[in-house]
Amino acid sequence: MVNLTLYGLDPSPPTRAVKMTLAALQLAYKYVNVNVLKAEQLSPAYLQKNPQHTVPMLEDGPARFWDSHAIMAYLVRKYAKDDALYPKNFYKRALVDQRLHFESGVVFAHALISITRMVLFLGQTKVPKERIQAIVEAYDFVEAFLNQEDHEYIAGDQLTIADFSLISSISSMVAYVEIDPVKYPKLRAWMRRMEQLPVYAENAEGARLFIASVKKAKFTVAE
Ligand SMILES: N[C@@H](CCC(=O)N[C@@H](CS)C(=O)NCC(=O)O)C(=O)O
Repeated sequence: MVNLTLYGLDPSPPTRAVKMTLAALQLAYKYVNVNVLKAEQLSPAYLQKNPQHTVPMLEDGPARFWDSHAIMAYLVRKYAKDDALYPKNFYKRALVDQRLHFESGVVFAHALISITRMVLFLGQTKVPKERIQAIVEAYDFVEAFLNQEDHEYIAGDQLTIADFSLISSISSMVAYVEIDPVKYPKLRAWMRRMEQLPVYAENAEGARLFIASVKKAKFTVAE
């Protein structure tokens, strides 16, 4: 019997990436809200489970681990009927892995969470221009990836967990920098394609909440 518990928060992009994966695999799970904006991830009980105090975190029976990328790959390997979302083919998987590491290190860590920490967590009213440039650079990279071989999805011609990962952060980053359809036609088309998927419902509301919080915060970009 499947016994999954996901710890997360809907505005959190990596939580949404995992929720899209769970929906795609049609897996039932218990959802435990951990409000990182109220520092609930720093409670002794949560720290004991996850000393890195991040969401999302997954429990599968006695197994427990965190990081959205590790969670998505695990869920597909363990529960999917086929390998479509995380291909076994060495080259296809290498492309998916590259995109996942790119999301983790470049898009989320360098661009999205850096500015979000300033704006939402620390309440800073001035944000250095470099933080905006990091977002623009992330958009540039994704446009280039999609353009390289005219792929429909982020790691080739089939939908994978790399799409769930990147759409969760990019649909949140639009809170800071809107996507110019003339400069980023492939990126825009890919986002529209993702929005058409039934599993996108797992991303839509959380992204809306995230964008609303950023819009409410008053900050300016320092030149
Ligand atoms: N690379 C991680 C990032 C996880 C992460 O930083 N999550 C944020 C919320 S979006 C968090 O838990 N922040 C609270 C903290 O670090 O204390 C993943 O993909 O799961």
